[in-house]
Amino acid sequence: MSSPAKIAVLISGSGSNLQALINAKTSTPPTLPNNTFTRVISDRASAYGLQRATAAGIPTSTLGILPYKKRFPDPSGSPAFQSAREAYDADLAALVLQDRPDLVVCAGFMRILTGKFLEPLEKAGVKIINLHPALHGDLVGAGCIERAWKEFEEGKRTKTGVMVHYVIAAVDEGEPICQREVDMEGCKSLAELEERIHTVEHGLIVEGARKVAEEVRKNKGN
Ligand SMILES: Nc1nc2c(c(=O)[nH]1)N[C@@H](CN(C=O)c1ccc(C(=O)N[C@@H](CCC(=O)O)C(=O)O)cc1)CN2
Ligand SMILES: NCC(=O)N[C@@H]1O[C@H](COP(=O)([O-])[O-])[C@@H](O)[C@H]1O
Repeated sequence: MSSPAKIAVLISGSGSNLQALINAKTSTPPTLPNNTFTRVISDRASAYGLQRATAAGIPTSTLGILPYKKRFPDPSGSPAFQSAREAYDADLAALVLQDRPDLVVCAGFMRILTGKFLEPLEKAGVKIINLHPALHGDLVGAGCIERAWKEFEEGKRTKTGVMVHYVIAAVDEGEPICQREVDMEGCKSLAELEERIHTVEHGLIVEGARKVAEEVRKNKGN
């Protein structure tokens, strides 16, 4: 029996998708078996997801961006801006790697990751996946649910979706692992669309994490 996959989770907010992962591990039967959570890391100390992790006995850390912005004055677009972001990412990579995870799941982590994070993890053989509230090749970046809603109201779309994808430098363009369409027909408010999307997310994040964790365990076993 190969050893469990070790999973680190990055969050920024409520952590309902983190909770879905935790529930999947503890459900009967578990839908995310043979895995351990090494740490939950947030860029925001106020993230309720940190409390969810603590309640589940998972170690937590907070790494805020503010000290980095202070250390590198940040006239927008200056080389210093990239330095603040890159210095942050280098420290985030070290924090993640200290636990030697096999997989990192971005579960509502609201920072664009640079090569200073991606390269050390790739070198260490750590896979990174992300939950994104849009289909591959459709909307990218932050605020996709709101943008899909605006286009629905303008009659420009009747469908959106959710995907779990590999994280690469190009934001939300990494290869999809799994994705599901969300029909917007009949939605009467942004809140109703968010509810539909979150319901799909909570299942899809488990499906995506399970697929990659199984692959990781097979490779560990080899
Ligand atoms: N290099 C990559 N980094 C990240 C990816 C990715 O695919 N490649 N996925 C994101 C998650 N994400 C969408 O799924 C996302 C999150 C945040 C942003 C963004 O513009 N963030 C701003 C800050 C916003 C804020 O502070 O509220 C920023 O970083 O300047 C875009 C996409 C995780 N990272
Ligand atoms: N571009 C990334 C992005 O928009 N992610 C979104 O953040 C939310 C996190 O919710 P949670 O903190 O309750 O899991 C989720 O809706 C997720 O799709």
